[in-house]
Amino acid sequence: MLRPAGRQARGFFLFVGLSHRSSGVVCASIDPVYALLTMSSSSTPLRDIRSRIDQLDRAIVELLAERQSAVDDIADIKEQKNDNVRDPDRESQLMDRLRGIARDHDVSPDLVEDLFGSIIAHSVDRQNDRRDDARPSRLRKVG
Ligand SMILES: O=C(O)C(=O)C[C@]1(C(=O)O)C=C[C@@H](O)C=C1
Repeated sequence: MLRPAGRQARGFFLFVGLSHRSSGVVCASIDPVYALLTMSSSSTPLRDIRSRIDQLDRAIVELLAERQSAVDDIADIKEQKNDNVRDPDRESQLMDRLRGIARDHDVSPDLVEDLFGSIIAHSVDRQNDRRDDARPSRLRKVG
């Protein structure tokens, strides 16, 4: 008997379970609910796909770190030239380009805009914090 009692009544055919009915005949039946219940995170397809997602998420975070390092380089240049941290023209060009790339890959352009809106907001904060840290302490912003 491979299936728990009480599930034998289900007349579906997905998961093979052997059971001795009252007749003594061994019946084979398949139960989708049981199949789903037993398809826990240890089952191979789900585990493999989650492992792939974990790798992709790691790659995304590593790319963000790389982007952050490039932004730090820009921050240094802008600070030397006393340029503004924010560049609205660059931001709108970047967003248009990314929305186009999203469309080409069947990803929601709004999702990409939200994500990059957040990434750029952090980028701007980081650049301002670096400028602030570089100032003599008596000239730093408080709060
Ligand atoms: O390209 C710049 O000038 C940056 O400072 C980088 C960056 C970004 O994170 O992409 C951040 C702020 C600007 O408004 C535009 C772009």
